[in-house]
Amino acid sequence: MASPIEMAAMRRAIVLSAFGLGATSPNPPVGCVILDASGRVAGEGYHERKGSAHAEGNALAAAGAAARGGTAIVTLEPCNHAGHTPACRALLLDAQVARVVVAITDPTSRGRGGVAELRAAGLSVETGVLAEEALKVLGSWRRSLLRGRPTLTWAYEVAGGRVRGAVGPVAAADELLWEADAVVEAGGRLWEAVSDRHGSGMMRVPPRWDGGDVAALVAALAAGGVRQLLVSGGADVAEPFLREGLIDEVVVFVADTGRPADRLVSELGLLAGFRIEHVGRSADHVRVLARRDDLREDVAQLA
Ligand SMILES: Nc1nc(O)c(N)c(N[C@@H]2O[C@H](COP(=O)(O)O)[C@@H](O)[C@H]2O)n1
Repeated sequence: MASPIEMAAMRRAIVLSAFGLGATSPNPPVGCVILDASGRVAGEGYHERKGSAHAEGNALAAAGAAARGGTAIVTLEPCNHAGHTPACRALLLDAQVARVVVAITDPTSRGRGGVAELRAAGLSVETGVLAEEALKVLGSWRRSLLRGRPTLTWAYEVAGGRVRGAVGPVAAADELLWEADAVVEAGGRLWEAVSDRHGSGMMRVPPRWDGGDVAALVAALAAGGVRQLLVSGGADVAEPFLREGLIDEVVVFVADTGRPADRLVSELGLLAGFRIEHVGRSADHVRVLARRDDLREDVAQLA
């Protein structure tokens, strides 16, 4: 069982991993903390973007010799393949860590996977540690791989009976760009959410969508590396995606117009089939985050 020190380090790794949100796709945002043999933090790191070092590589480089006999705490199963970077499984063995604590296993791991290899090499390995919390960061990536399509978030503003795209007019909505890979908005304009954030050539996004076959569009975006797509627009933009059951979550910015609450609630009828996960307040808006009812993960499958 993971110790309180290991759990605290896992939470630290989860927070670190979020620095990679909106930048690592098609790769996952992963965080790693190395504890030395006495349980002190010796190094930490996260995956910044595809083509650069994995989280484990960065954390081990920071820890140096202090990793020997220590514990690697990592939000995703160490990889078992040499790709753009050496296999994390090999890096951990070379560094002579004694134990590896993992939040979520990798549904795409190669061969028998990093966890099985590390166990076979004699390391103590524990999985499923704070998996639900790690999923707050890795969820879009994991879901996208399992379903073969990006997670779609529809962001809109409700103001005075009008519904319009939130990216641009609502400053708080622009923050969503930092967790997204690409955006589609009114007129079919498509763009990388934050220009060049994924590195040159990593995000292949067609410049326009003609309003036609949404399934084909979503498949093209998945093939181009998009794991999280922001749909910003009124019902006209979202309607084709809603019709195909492709919208996974909505972020609604309800403008504070001083109008009666019952009017606002009727405008939120667009949320049917979604369940509210979070409601918050900013200076000019109430912000509602809602997810499709069927989007809950089976936690038992994460370990
Ligand atoms: N454990 C782990 N830590 C990271 O920091 C990672 N980025 C991954 N990614 C896994 O490896 C695949 C990407 O490999 P390349 O970087 O393209 O060689 C990715 O699909 C994950 O399975 N894992």
